[in-house]
Amino acid sequence: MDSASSNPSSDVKLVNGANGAVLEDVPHVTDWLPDLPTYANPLKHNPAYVAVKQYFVDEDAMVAKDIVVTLKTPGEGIHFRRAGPREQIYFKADEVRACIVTCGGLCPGLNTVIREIVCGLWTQYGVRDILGIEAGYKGFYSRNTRPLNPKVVNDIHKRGGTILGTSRGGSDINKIVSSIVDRGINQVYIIGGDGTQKGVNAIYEEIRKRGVKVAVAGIPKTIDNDIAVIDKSFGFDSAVEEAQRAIDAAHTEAESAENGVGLVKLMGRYTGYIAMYATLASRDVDCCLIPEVPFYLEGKGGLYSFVEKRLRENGHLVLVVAEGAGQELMAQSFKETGGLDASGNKLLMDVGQWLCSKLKDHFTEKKEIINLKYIDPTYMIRAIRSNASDNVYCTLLAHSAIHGAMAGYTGFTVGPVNNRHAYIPIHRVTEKQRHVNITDRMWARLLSSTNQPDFLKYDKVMDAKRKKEAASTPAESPPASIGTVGGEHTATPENGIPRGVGLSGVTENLG
Ligand SMILES: Nc1ncnc2c1ncn2[C@@H]1O[C@H](COP(=O)(O)OP(=O)(O)OP(=O)(O)O)[C@@H](O)[C@H]1O
Ligand SMILES: O=P(O)(O)OC[C@H]1O[C@](O)(CO)[C@@H](O)[C@@H]1O
Ligand SMILES: [Mg+2]
Repeated sequence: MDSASSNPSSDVKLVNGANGAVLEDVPHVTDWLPDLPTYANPLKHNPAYVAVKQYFVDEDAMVAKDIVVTLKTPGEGIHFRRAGPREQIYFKADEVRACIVTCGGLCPGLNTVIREIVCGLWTQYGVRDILGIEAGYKGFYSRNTRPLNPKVVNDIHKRGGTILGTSRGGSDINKIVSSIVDRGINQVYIIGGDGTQKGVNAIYEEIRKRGVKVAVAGIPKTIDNDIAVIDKSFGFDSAVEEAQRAIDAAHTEAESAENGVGLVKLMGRYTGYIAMYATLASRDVDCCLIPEVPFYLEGKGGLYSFVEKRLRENGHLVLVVAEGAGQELMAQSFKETGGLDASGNKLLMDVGQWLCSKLKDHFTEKKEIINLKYIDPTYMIRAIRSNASDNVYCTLLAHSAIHGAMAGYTGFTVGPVNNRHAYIPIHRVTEKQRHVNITDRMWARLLSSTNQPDFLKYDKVMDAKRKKEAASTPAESPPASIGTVGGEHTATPENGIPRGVGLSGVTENLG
């Protein structure tokens, strides 16, 4: 690294290295407390780690954000600080009072992350004062803390959910930081999704403003896999595996009935990752509907004609729908939208139930019989315990987080970037949600495996439908949410995703 510069407009810490490499660094407690003493990392004498070659991470080791390069531009671009233990640390074991909190929805692996933070702090750094904050952010100021030690957390990784409880809403940053300071907590481990990570940033900023020595680490969690930059969120694999059971059941039911239709609704508020991966893994799915690809029912290329064709050809079919799909279409039918949850997330209308009744009505009108079985395993896929690979992943996340906090890094989120764990500036994971990129190879693989319609004529079809409706009803301005005139997007659709986001959204790392 030859020069350091900070970007005052965005507070992003940028360090310029050789060959156009840029380190996008995370904050450190010495940014506002420059004279803090350092200590030798006790791992140096830990019998389990002493034999590990190059166990300590070099101070200037970085992880490239993009690893596909050209001969002309190797090494250029954004990098993040590599996660892992540092030779020098900024906390002595007996000085640390750590706390752990889980926020947002459930996800397989939450208990594993809690367990491994506790056991990692205890066995690797000798920390003995670890507190659990109950019921999410609001627990900082509405509940007593719970002491945690390896005995208490010993077998919690075998259970779904979170032993600490979780919640949405109630993140009063001033009250949270006052509670942290009043309780003498100096390491805060926060596990949660995009909303939670925004809270991590706000807590870090308030702590910095108050000038206290507290490290705040975010561990990204979401069943939807919608967190940008990181390769994949923990629990996602477990959820996809569980979803297979629902798809298998839908397939068995559909196959065994005359004109059998199995419909499975899976989680995915703004993104269809679970639906896409479950479909690709299963190979029994005929059509997968996701929020990134608005679909339509009637006419050529629509869902009805596809279902009719598949029933004619195969006698049965399986549909998978992500819960955030079709929200715009439903809003047009119902002329209303859902409300908001306590965190301000949009409450979705039930696309599964709606599709069921639409399909039944359509075939009744055609005087044809279908045998439709609807399976909604929504909460079942996220309430399970994590599988083996997620357990290992959760352990690495927890360890990366504690190494970072012990080394004095703060206001960061941790996660694998191109298969190497890194300390990622929080704005990177909160400014953009990750979406299925529908011009990427993965979606093409799905289309080629299901041979489903691509629904690319959505705008044209909906425009024609609106014109037809307008001609048959007295003049009335269309609802703002509909949002397209002559193919141009004029407002945000009801699913909250700018239409076509999959075309230019966060790109896949998945080849
Ligand atoms: N901008 C923000 N600033 C501070 N806190 C926030 C912000 N957005 C959300 N939060 C808080 O973060 C917590 C979790 O948020 P949310 O319910 O959106 O879940 P999440 O972390 O996004 O996880 P998931 O969506 O995967 O369930 C809530 O307590 C919420 O109040
Ligand atoms: O019903 P809850 O717990 O608020 O959460 C539902 C939402 O949470 C998620 O599982 C994300 O955590 C979404 O897939 C889903 O829409
Ligand atoms: Mg969220």
